[in-house]
Amino acid sequence: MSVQVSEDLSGTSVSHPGYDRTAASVGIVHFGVGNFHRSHQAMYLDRLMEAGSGLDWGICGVGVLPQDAAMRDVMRAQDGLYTLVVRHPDGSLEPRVVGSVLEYLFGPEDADAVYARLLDPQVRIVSLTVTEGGYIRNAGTGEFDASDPAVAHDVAHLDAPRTAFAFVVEGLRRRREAGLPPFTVLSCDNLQGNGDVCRSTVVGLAREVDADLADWIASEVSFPNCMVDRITPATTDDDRAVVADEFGIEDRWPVPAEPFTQWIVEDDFPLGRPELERVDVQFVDDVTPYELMKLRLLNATHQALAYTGAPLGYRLVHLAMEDDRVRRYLEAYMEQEGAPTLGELPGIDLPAYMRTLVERYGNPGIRDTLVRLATDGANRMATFTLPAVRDNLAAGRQIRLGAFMVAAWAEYWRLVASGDIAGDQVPPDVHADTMREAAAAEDPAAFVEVEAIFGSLGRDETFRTEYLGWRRVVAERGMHAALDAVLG
Ligand SMILES: NC(=O)c1ccc[n+]([C@@H]2O[C@H](COP(=O)([O-])OP(=O)(O)OC[C@H]3O[C@@H](n4cnc5c(N)ncnc54)[C@H](O)[C@@H]3O)[C@@H](O)[C@H]2O)c1
Ligand SMILES: O=P(O)(O)OC[C@@H](O)[C@@H](O)[C@H](O)[C@H](O)CO
Repeated sequence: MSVQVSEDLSGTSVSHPGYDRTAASVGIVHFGVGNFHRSHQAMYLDRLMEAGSGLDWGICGVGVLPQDAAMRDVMRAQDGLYTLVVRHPDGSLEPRVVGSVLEYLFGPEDADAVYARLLDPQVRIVSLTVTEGGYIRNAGTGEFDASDPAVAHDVAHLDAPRTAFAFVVEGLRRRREAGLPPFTVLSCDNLQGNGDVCRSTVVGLAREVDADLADWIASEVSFPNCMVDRITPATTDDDRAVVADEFGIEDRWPVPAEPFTQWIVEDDFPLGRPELERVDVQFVDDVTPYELMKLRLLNATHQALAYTGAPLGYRLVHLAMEDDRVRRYLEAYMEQEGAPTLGELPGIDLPAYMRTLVERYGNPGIRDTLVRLATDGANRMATFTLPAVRDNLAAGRQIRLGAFMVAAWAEYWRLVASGDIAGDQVPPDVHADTMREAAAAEDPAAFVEVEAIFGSLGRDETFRTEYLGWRRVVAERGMHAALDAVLG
């Protein structure tokens, strides 16, 4: 027998909210309720509520993309409830029905309701997970891109915008007009200095609306940086079936995740914040070194996994990790080119951190896919890998392994262009047409000459020589032999 995730779960074996959800109220508006938000921030709030605190920090989720209609339907049908299934390396599963998402609003159909929430004095934090590519930036320079068509649209239609940032700008404007203090804006995306990037996008967009508003936001609104970490794959039909068959729960959109979870946040919340330190969130003055460590080791090697693994025919992360050459390449990249770009890391045992990453990727229960890691890869390479190559070049250090990663990425897109990587193995990428064309060009240099991604790096002679050399080795000898060669 199975029950809907929104029904009385007291007769089931599944852990579920023991707190009174009807007594909880919204304190956070979150843009981009995807799997990661549901395995991470919402999970921490749920834990806190279970621990007897934070009932006034419930979440109102907001979707702004047309495709978020799917999440709207599920969240409404399930009263915001969903099952988080932690998948352990030994194959055991740990389910928990999460109760911290109290409401879900869909921007494209009800912008007024979103603004009403943003004007609610009890809303003290607005958080976001809208992906690295969602920040309206030029990937090459990292600057706010006022020429993006979404900007012109939203400036002209603030009453019905398409981007989360226009909601934030206009929400702040309305609060200021109403004499209310501004909420704190908390980016939880994988970006170096995610709070700073978020501030630059919000202020940049506000400047297109009203310079005085932009100045007010720049001086009055807090944008803490944070480091977020939990590998959270996309949901499959198998996940739905497991939740129904093994736990008796009918859930249209459960979330799988690894056991590991980490959140380090700069403690700058003028209107207060939930007591998340009670549930192992770390609050620090400056998150930069920890964030850089995670992006340049974890996220960069996730890119490496996708581009070395897929050409070898792997689809799942843990299976690619069983390939000795792939694993050794990841380890070499972290030790020789990722770690040297990091500053002081008080309290961190870096070799142990890197070993843990290898163990986490090897978890056979998680079934993370290479295609998820390669999704939107142009924005990810520009965020996780290319900045480390630039730093290493500037410091006169080796760039062999980073240049190899770019060559593997080009090979990956060449295989997409030739149809050898096809169907559901082709990742969505806003730059897909450009990358496909550049990778298939007769001149291999065309790939690194995509200005919007590589900027001046594509013109650097040292980088070009390394990249072109590895591209030739991959083309002539194949990925396995190329990995042998780069590993020396
Ligand atoms: N999945 C992970 O392992 C993981 C771990 C750490 C951080 N993150 C961060 O979370 C982000 C989302 O990952 P996910 O796993 O939840 O993906 P997902 O595909 O499950 O959800 C993505 C969410 O972002 C929204 N979104 C995407 N582009 C947007 C845009 N331009 N404007 C507004 N909303 C937009 C989608 O509508 C959806 O709600 C990542 O890009 C990353 O920055 C993910
Ligand atoms: O989700 P992205 O775009 O930041 O990058 C893909 C993965 O590297 C990422 O999702 C990791 O799984 C995550 O950052 C682990 O915490």
